[in-house]
Amino acid sequence: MSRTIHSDDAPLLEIDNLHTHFETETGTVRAVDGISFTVDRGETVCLVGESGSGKSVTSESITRLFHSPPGKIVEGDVRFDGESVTALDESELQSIRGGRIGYVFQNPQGALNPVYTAGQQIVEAIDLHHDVSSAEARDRAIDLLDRVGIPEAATRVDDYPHEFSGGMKQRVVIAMALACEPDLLVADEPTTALDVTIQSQILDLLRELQDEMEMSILLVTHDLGVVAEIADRVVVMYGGKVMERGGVYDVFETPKHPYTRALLDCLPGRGDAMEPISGSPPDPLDPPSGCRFHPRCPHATADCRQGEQPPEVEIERGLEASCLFYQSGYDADELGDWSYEGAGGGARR
Ligand SMILES: Nc1ncnc2c1ncn2[C@@H]1O[C@H](COP(=O)(O)OP(=O)(O)OP(=O)(O)O)[C@@H](O)[C@H]1O
Ligand code: NI
Repeated sequence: MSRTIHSDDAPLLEIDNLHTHFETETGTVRAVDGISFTVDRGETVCLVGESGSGKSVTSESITRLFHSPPGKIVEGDVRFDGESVTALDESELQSIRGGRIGYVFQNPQGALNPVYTAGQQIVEAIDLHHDVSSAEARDRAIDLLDRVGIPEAATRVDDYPHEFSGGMKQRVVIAMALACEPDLLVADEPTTALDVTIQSQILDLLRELQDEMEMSILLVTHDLGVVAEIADRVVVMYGGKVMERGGVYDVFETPKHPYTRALLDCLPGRGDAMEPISGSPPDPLDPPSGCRFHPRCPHATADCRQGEQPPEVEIERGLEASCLFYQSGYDADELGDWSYEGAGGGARR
């Protein structure tokens, strides 16, 4: 199978100052409001943050999966393999979707057509992008079902979606997404609807297939346990902005932003809170000035309430945070000691 590999080391995916807004009757929803991050080849990046922080809209913005109107990328750029995709038209985007970029969503039901067998749907995904005979496509579909861990794949290939359990259905969806050998797999809460055992089986599976296929993964989740299990790097979102990003070890052991710390304190065995962060996320129609987290931040000062979200500062190599306390003229020591070393973050590497 041919695969274009860029000779340079540019990231596979570059999100650059992306703003995705929705025009609604009540006003402009600033779902994603100026975020930047990259995904390298073969790497797994997790987007985390509470509900409504803009994770799904970010992942949908890559190939503009949202309806437009009301959704629109009003500023910024998305580059895939060195090329801007923000300027592409719908038909060009369609050939990328389910081609070089595969998607898996929370609910496998929505991704499968009840009147076609698993095999027919995988074959269709293969046919869309590869010129193979129908016998070859069917063989490949069986092989994929086998690789995603469906027992007796050669018979199951002819089963309809309703004949699979929830966990098996999600495996079929993953097989469909992998059918085109994507360079990037975008998975939005792929295991949230499944029970814990199936969840970890599917995460293991993604990791194995990633190594095998040299694929990059952008995983959206609000589950920090999942992040610890699978991420190389983490992007922490809040109110349409990036609060912090860095390697999973660094973020879990020495979080820099008060929001990241508050999120981590909700994890069992960390901090004393173990309960949701008090207060509510910002209103995307009318976000607060200054740092978007300031109304809930125990360290917020008058300066944090003013102006714009502070620019991201690189605090350690590859670890950036958008918090005023790290800007020159401020003292990050006032935030206290945040080290979780030895706390058993459970991060993979
Ligand atoms: N089609 C739409 N029209 C209007 N607002 C929208 C639309 N889609 C998303 N939004 C808004 O954009 C914001 C970000 O939503 P998004 O779904 O990206 O959050 P999320 O971080 O994925 O949350 P969750 O963890 O609940 O999935 C929310 O305030 C949401 O209500
Ligand atoms: Ni979401």
